[in-house]
Amino acid sequence: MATVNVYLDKQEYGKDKVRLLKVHKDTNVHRVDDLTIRCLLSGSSFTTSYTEASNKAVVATDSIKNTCYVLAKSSKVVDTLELFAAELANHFLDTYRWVEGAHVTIHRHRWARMIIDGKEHNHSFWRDGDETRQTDIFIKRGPNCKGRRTVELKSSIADLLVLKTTGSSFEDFVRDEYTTLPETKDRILSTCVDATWEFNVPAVDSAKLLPTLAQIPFNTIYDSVRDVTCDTFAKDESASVQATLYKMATRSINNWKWLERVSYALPNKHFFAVDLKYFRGTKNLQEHADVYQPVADPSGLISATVARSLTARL
Ligand SMILES: O=c1[nH]c(=O)c2[nH]c(=O)[nH]c2[nH]1
Repeated sequence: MATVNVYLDKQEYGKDKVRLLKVHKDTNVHRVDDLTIRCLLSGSSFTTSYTEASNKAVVATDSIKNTCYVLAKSSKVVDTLELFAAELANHFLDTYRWVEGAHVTIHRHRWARMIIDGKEHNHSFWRDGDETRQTDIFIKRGPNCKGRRTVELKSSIADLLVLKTTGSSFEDFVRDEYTTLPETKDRILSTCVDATWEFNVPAVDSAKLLPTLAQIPFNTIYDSVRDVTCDTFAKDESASVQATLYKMATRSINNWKWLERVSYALPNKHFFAVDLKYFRGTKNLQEHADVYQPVADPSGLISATVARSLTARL
């Protein structure tokens, strides 16, 4: 049989699911950052590790894991996910001159402070839900100027589960021989929010990268996107998930000049009013509904990205 010609099209490698808890003990009111980190390295020097079984250029994934802990110890910015991710990624580019790209993803898991005897406790926490904050940074060495860095940076909220009991309708959609869904002026709206916002970061020299990023108020932007998401969800007289999504994304782009694009993926988690007419003619549909069946699957899925248009660029 003739041998087919192939080439190594893409590659990146590193450590995934590095678990790390940083406790900030600068005062006796401790703070915690509970992180799961992925660090992936890429570059043409790694080609031979795949094609010729040569490990000469390979930084062991075990060393990559260790680097996460060493930098977490010295870093002053672990509590700003984006800056810690940038510090890690830039470290690999600065340390190993043959690394061309460093891709770091960090998830932060929730720990809310316990309220004990009516007061926030100094060092005890509880897990108040599945929601995570995430960031994803890909830093590349400039092609002609090796000290130059280009940055793709985005941050996210994942798994923020929300529900409202009124203020949502769905009418005037296509009706044909496949349609059974009645129009409704008042329904339950529930979704598990995945929101992602992409930053506009200029290419800079390696030494200027962290100071440049430090000018962006990442934590405030995160709080703001989360607030806008919840505020819009609660207050919008929603005509559809699509229309509410668009309002959420547009508000955040308007609020923050650093944001280039805002995306949402919103499952429409259905709650159907149970038809109780079989039980002594009990009315529970449309305006009478107050007993619902949550439906785990299937759900709708509405996703869209809203981008800053070039004419509106600052
Ligand atoms: O907000 C909605 N958008 C849809 O596209 C859709 N389709 C559907 O069955 N219910 C809904 N709800």
